[in-house]
Amino acid sequence: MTTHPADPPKTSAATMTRDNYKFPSHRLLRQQRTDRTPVVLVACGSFSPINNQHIRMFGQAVRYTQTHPNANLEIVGSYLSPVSDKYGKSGLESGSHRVRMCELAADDEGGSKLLMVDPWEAVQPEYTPTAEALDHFDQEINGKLDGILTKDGSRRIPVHIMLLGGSDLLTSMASPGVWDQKDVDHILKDYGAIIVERVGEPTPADVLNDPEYKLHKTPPIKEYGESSTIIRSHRQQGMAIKALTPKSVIDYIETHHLWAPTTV
Ligand SMILES: Nc1ncnc2c1ncn2[C@@H]1O[C@H](COP(=O)(O)OP(=O)(O)OP(=O)(O)O)[C@@H](O)[C@H]1O
Ligand SMILES: NC(=O)c1ccc[n+]([C@@H]2O[C@H](COP(=O)(O)O)[C@@H](O)[C@H]2O)c1
Repeated sequence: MTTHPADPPKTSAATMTRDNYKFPSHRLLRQQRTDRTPVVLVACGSFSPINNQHIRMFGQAVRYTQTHPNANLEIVGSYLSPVSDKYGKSGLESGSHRVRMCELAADDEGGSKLLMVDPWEAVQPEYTPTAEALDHFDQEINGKLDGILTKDGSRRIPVHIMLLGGSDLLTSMASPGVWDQKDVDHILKDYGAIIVERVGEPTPADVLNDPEYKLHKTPPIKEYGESSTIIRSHRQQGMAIKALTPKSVIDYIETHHLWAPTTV
């Protein structure tokens, strides 16, 4: 039976504001395909712009769940959650551009996949710490949508919200002063994370070793020299950005002159 809900969104998430915000759920499975623990993956980040490695993180997480049956996880939905402009990181384009590029990349993946873009963080007037962003997903999926129907259709159960990120995220969690320890505990004990080893960024072994942390670690994605920093730098030098991000995103960047060299 079809486990997806019916209607694709009529408007782009990039046009949403706080006033007309609607949680995107068009690719969220409404019924489990297995008896494993249902999981929604949330990748929080700048995505300025989204690049191929960001998209591959989701594939790596799927492979992890398939090759580690003992983890007992079924991914029933995946989200990109671009951070608010107020995050203030250097090279951060406006939220509406970043959300739209994430959407183009998610659609490029093909409609049958589970990837969506939630503009909620991006439309907030202030920066939202990641723990609160995950609480938002929990409220939308387990509160408002009432979780997911089990495979046999007999009952609804809660979906586990899990953070998806690269190992630099753990390095930053282990660095004093960057994260509130309460938030790290809330994220890693109450939700959990799938962490993709990032080349050159070994997972800190001894700092985040609390046995209550629900951490799943995957091997690194093969490096092809793709990163958001490289895309921005190529643009600023007037170089082509072919193949670093989907073609639809490249076209968008060029049409909107994003990160183009400034002429004085
Ligand atoms: N090559 C990669 N391998 C694993 N994880 C990655 C890779 N590239 C990015 N990520 C992860 O993607 C998420 C979003 O990253 P974000 O856009 O915030 O920063 P970034 O990709 O490092 O970009 P920038 O170059 O702008 O610093 C983070 O969790 C980051 O760890
Ligand atoms: N205290 C926090 O909640 C906290 C701290 C640092 C980064 N983050 C998040 O990590 C993601 C990646 O950030 P960076 O690109 O700065 O590594 C962003 O979504 C950001 O919001 C959260």
